Amino acid sequence: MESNLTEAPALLSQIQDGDVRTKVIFTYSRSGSDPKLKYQCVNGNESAIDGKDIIGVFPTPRQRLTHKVVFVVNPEKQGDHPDIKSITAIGLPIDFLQDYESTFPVGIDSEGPPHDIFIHIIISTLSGTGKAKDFYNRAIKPVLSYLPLQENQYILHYTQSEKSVTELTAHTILPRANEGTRQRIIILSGDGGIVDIINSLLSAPHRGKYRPPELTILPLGTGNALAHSIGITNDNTFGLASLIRGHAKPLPLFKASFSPGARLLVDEANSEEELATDPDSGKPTLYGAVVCSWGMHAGLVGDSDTTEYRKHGAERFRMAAKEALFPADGSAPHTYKAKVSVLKKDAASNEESWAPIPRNEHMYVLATLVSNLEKSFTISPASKPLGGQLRLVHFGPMAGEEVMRVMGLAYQAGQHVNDPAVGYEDIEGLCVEFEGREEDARWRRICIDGKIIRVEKDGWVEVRKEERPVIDVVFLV
Ligand SMILES: Nc1ncnc2c1ncn2[C@@H]1O[C@H](COP(=O)(O)OP(=O)(O)OP(=O)(O)O)[C@@H](O)[C@H]1O
Repeated sequence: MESNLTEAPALLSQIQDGDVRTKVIFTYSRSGSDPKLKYQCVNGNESAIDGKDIIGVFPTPRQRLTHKVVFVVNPEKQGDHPDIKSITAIGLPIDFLQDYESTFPVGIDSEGPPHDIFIHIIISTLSGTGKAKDFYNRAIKPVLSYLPLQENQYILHYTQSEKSVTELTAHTILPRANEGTRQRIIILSGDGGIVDIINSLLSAPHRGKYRPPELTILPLGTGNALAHSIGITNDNTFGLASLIRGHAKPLPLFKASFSPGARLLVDEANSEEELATDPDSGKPTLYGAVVCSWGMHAGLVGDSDTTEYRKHGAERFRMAAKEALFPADGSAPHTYKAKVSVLKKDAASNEESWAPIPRNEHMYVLATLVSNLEKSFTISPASKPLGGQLRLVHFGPMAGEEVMRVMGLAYQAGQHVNDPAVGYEDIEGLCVEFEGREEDARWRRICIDGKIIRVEKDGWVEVRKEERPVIDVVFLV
């Protein structure tokens, strides 16, 4: 349906692009997958702005019916950040305003105070290939300038160590959340920065007034699994549309409990650290929002977490996979040995029970809450954004070529789950018990959202969904 509903008479509708003002007639169609704002000049010339390029529409203070439309130009030519432009428009269609107007939580009058909200911007300087700081200066700062938000109304944090995000969250964000204060965190990082925030928010008990902070993700990491899975990268705005127009919804989490000797590997696996202990169970615990894996996936994430590999961006995962699947000595890939059990819920009775996977040797065991581990790597095609269902993808030992074929199908919209060699099921929990079956610690590595935990010879990991509300994530509904 086409509409040119404006509060202003159509003849008063105008576009101002730079110094040039033109009378136009706007039309906007919501239907179809490709909405566009079209505007036609009196001489009949028509232009359009593609919905996928629009970052947001901002009211202009004290000028009735006047808005700034901020959008990305030349999306096909983008490098590390978008080329951003704005035009001033008078008399935009109401449907268009409803779809694209900023929802960013600050006052709409530049002279008024912002809503009672703390805004933190976290720039994770070493995430991905180290582009977060540049992205902030070239993309985020210019876009925030369209909001009635002074620079002193948000706090900018640059990470200085791998502990920066955890410490900021524990010392500043968690105490305010416990006081019931509304907070918005804008993080420029990959999944690692997010998992640090989540674990830090769960590092101390929550008070009754606890208010989950709202998290906006700008995907500046390598895999960016969560951002891709909730649709933040579905348009041409690099996540800026979600920043300006997103809504906050609870982020589903899982809890991984470990045997007492489990250790977090840090500093390219040259050092190890104890995990936080869950106050109720006394067990070492790590929370995640993306993935818990053991076997090939955990191995390649762990092997490729070095400065040298990181220079290659997401390609590092494929490089490490090739080395694992085709060892230099010509041997077959490792077959992973442990008892793997899944927790299932009976649909009729709602009762839960554990059942072992009938296989002693494994290649790939991966439980996930999300659909994509990279933009085009769809590990769990049935997973919906923030759907909350934990799903298991698993298969047994195979030749390197066969693993490449199956994993290649994941790049074709997740078709691997239809392959007879692959198990794919809804689960409530996962348990991996080593029972002394793996001598070499290398094969006892578990991956939680990119972090690597090494479990002892007779150790184990158990994953269950975490039901407490901890953090909301901002995305385009
Ligand atoms: N200034 C810094 N000094 C040391 N470590 C840092 C610094 N800034 C960030 N880090 C660490 O770098 C890591 C970056 O992880 P992050 O997940 O954000 O990016 P990634 O691993 O490239 O992406 P993904 O997890 O999405 O694949 C985190 O462990 C973080 O603590």
